[in-house]
Amino acid sequence: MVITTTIVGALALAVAIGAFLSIASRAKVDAREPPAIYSPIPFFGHIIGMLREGPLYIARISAQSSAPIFAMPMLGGKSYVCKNPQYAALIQRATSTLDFDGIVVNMTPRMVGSHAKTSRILVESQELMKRSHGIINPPLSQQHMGSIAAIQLAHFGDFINKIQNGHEVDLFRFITREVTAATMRSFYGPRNPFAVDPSLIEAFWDWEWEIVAYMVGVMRSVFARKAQAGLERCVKGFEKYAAEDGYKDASGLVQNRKALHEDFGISPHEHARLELGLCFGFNSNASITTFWVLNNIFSRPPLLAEVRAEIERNAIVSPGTIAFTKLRDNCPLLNSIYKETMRLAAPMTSARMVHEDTLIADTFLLRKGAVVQIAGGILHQDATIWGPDVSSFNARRFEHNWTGSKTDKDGNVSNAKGDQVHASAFRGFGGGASLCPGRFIAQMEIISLAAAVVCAFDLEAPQGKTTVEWDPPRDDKRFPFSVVKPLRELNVQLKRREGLEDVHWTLQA
Ligand code: HEM
Repeated sequence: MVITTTIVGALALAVAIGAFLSIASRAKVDAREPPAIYSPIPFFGHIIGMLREGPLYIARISAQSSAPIFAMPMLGGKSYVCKNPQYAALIQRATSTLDFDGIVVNMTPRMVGSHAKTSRILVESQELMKRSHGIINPPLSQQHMGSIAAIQLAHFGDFINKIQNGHEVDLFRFITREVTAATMRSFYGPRNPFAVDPSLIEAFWDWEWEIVAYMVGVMRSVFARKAQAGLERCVKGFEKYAAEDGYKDASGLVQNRKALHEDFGISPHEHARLELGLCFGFNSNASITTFWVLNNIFSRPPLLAEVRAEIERNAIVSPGTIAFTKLRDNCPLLNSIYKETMRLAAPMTSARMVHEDTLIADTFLLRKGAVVQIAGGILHQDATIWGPDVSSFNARRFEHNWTGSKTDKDGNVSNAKGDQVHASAFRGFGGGASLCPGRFIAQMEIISLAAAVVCAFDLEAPQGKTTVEWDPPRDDKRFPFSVVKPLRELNVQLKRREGLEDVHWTLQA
């Protein structure tokens, strides 16, 4: 039951599930409600804006209000948008009346095409969701992720060692597919469906690519044809996996979740569908982020040299062996690049259903029935939070503080306490009840794979080209259900570094 909601993803979906949002209050506006930004076109104006401009629309109209929370009336109801970290923290804390699980159980069935009966079980059983968190979250924690990390890192080591010198690839496809294969191996074991039939990795990404169109659910065979075909192939793969007892070798998390679904009467076929929801959370965001981290490092040769020196100094524990814990604890520049990459590529939005009228900071009244969203796309681009270079990549922005530092007018980052950015401004992993439980695993896989590529290879222009075309344009206008994707291929030649051609690389957990 994994979902990375985004402001526009959630709202676009509202078009199709009108009832879900149109239950929102038709009551009179209370003076304490956040100020509304109206579209000149009633009911559908904001929806049309979002369909045309994607998340950029909300960022653009948000400039019309200086309030920390504003309302967007639409479809006869309204959605509140929070663009201030202090208020975001308060919204996150109001868990008794602002509900995240309700969003998850409404959207997950749409993601994976569940039967109505399954949707009902998910929506009606709060106990299932509670137990589900208890099954999923603990094994992903820093203390307990050791066995997953060991398998994942061994997979990455084999991957790095098998790459032929001079191999030419589209870096996006190459990295995302490897992270998917490694993650599936770690959680679902050696007989996981994507290992038994590797073409399912492409099927998974076909689904992932068109997931919002699939969720909207209107004429899927036309508007989400590839997604539908990809999803159905993966579901069959999971059914076969279950029939052949593949679960025997799966992680405890995966086995316990299957048992939980059985307890609640979810059929094997429907469970196979729900597996895809989990795979989405496990695979998509981390793999796309790894791609952008590599792009951001290799496109800046001086930075590449610095990162290499940092890893060689602090994380190579014996020839060819890179230790993840040393990368995590002793390589502040690499970690800063990872967070800064997420600030730019993962402007996630956390959504909550308002179950009861809720007064935030004794100031803003959120009305029952509405949706409130903490807008990562606005918060990550606010110069008053991050500094004047907010729209550029600054490799050192997170070097002193894990929550980030506000830069000065020249883009410098200091370790002064006063420059520390509010913890709720960084939305890459959501926050509060929807804080991503996989963030420790994400850090492990992203910085480790990136470090191995950085240490082992130079990324050069493919044959017949003189330069690598770094920084592909981003798919900013699409509803970003996951980390933003590049709009074109990034073709490179992987050349083993001079003098290190014969090194056997090991990634240690
Ligand atoms: C850079 C990588 C990642 C990013 C940007 C990311 C982002 C997020 C966000 C924003 C949420 C909250 C969803 C919401 O508010 O709607 C979330 C939830 C979740 N993530 Fe991640 N995630 C990443 C990696 C991972 C990994 C590697 C795993 C597991 C191995 C994972 C597992 C989950 C799960 C299980 C949830 C659902 C939590 C729930 O339903 O309560 N994530 N993630």
